[in-house]
Amino acid sequence: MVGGCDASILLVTAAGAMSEQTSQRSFGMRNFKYVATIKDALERECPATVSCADIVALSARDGVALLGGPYVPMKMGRKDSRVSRLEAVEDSIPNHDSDISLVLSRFQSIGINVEGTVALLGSHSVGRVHCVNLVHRLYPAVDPTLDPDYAAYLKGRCPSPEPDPTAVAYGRNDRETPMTIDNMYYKHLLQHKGLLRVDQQLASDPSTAPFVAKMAADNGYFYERFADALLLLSESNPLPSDKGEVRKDCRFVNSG
Ligand code: HEM
Ligand SMILES: [Ca+2]
Repeated sequence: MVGGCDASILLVTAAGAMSEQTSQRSFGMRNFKYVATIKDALERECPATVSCADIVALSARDGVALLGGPYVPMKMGRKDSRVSRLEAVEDSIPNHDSDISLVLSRFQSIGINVEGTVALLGSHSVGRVHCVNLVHRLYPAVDPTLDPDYAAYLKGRCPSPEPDPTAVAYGRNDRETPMTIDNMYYKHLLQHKGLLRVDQQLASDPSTAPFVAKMAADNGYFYERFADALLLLSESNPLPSDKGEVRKDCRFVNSG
């Protein structure tokens, strides 16, 4: 989403340039180590050919399929960026408590419409949220749009209003089907069990609520819209060859 599908998120801070990874909005991103495993295997087999951006896109494709979601055929041939900038994250990526209008306009700017944006957020049907991104909905008072029983569960997971950011305290995005990409997310939104403020607003905003209702009622329809939008995201603003490269190590730009 930052700049395009160019693996800028994989670069680490180098030569004093703070990378996207250091943004508060990147908090909780994990398992970058698997990218290195994949890249090492590719470099052994077929050196300097498959970009880190393609690894990210194809990992998303296969991750979604392994989690029971649709198989989204994706093109290859993306190039990797030569920069990663902390400041660019806040210009492109909404925060967990952003207004839905901001979320929609950010996705609109990369060609993803309201329906597609509602579908993409269905990926919050898997994975976890760390307490630092949650506690403002629980303390000092519970957000009135949150189901009280669900709030009690979340307070059990996140008992402190000021969680230690280095401790791995988190709640599951979806307690019922945590390892399946499915329309449970939308059913939960209708029950006021949306985890983040951005999630819950989808069910109340008049421009998104009808899509939430349709996706909650029809998993096949959700998969179709999700597949279309993920494909658009994967093809967002690819770098022309003279602006990008195929990194040898996904954490660093090539030298020379
Ligand atoms: C409005 C835009 C979005 C916002 C504000 C947002 C925010 C967040 C936040 C705050 C977390 C929790 C991070 C943590 O505490 O560890 C999260 C997790 C997650 N998000 Fe999003 N997200 C957005 C859109 C998306 C999209 C478009 C996708 C994929 C297509 C996505 C996929 C995920 C996944 C899979 C997780 C779980 C990660 C894990 O288990 O480590 N999100 N998101
Ligand atoms: Ca699920």
